[in-house]
Amino acid sequence: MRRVLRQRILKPRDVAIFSGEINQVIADLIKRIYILRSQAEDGETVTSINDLFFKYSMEGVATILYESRLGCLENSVPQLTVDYIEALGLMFSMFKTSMYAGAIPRWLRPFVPKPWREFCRSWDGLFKFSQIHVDNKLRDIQCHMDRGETVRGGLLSCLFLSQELTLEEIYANMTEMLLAGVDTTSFTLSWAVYLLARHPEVQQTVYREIVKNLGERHVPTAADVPKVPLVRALLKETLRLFPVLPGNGRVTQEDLVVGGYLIPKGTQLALCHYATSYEDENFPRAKEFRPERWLRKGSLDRVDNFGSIPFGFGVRSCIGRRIAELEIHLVVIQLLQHFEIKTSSWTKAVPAKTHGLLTPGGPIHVRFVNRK
Ligand code: HEM
Repeated sequence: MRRVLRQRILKPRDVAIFSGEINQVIADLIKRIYILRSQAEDGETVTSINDLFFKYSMEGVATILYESRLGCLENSVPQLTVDYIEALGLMFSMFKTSMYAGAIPRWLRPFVPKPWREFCRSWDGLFKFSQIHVDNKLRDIQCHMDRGETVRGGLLSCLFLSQELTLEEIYANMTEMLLAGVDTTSFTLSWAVYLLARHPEVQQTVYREIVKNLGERHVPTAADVPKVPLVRALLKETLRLFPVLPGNGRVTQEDLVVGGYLIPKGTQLALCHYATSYEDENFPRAKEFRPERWLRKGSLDRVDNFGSIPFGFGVRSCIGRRIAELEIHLVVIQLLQHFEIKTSSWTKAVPAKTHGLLTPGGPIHVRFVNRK
């Protein structure tokens, strides 16, 4: 799959073509915020932005993957999508138990049935959802081809037309991509908004840059993102403080000497970049939220810092990175154009919690106040 999609999503300019689709999802998100706000006592607070951004991320990534809308941000969410969300919830709530499910020998399963049963139930739900959407889209593509029309499409069309993957492989990869692309993006967006609400001075600086370089109401596309470096810096800083995957691992492919220690070929290495992200040696005043630390001082300046590698690195690094970045950059710009994001009397300090992924440890409530 990586080989087929490499040309399509690994660089920022590859995913730029999805700006229009993502902006449609953002328009629905903003409508949803107005509705949710109007239902609040103070007319401004949206409770649990975690849920709202989950729906945004799911709608956004599905639009790109399946080339179709799921209706996550509608007043009434379609049953198929509700079932998928339930299966996903089950998968994550069972994360620790089900992680061991595969390790339980077959003969032991009747005696300890729950982990394997739940593992299968959640994954069956996830696959079923993917399969229905993939089948719908493929039928659609086939119809176009039968009529002799050229098919130009997104990722699913590309995988299908490449003929390099079997149908089973397409189902499996689409399921994995959707799974990998929802919580990761939604947690990061929730943290970014939480940090902005708690640091109004940072928010004001980012907003001023947006207004100066893009305007108060210009709907941004990927081409606009380089004009607002603070928005990119905000995402990097959010992921430094709250990397969704707090650790990573690799098996060494050859003998290595690191810091005077010999690490033999075949050793399993664990890297906790959550820890290295908080080291003052790597990031001065590391506990502070300072997006400007990521700004380049000149065209030759590089601010890469291997203390924080939230998307991993190398040939197995995150394949959805550019999609996630586009989804987050565009939505942050538009949220700040529409609203000043503030804490409310319900906003509590939210700790991070590890549950397989690093997640917000509680609901995040913020006020979306109209820009004057
Ligand atoms: C803020 C959002 C995201 C973060 C922080 C994130 C982070 C990561 C990390 C750390 C890895 C492991 C990389 C490594 O071992 O070097 C990974 C892998 C992966 N991610 Fe993401 N991810 C995000 C969004 C997405 C999205 C939106 C998608 C899909 C559209 C996606 C799909 C994948 C896939 C398929 C892999 C496995 C790649 C492989 O093994 O070849 N991710 N991600």
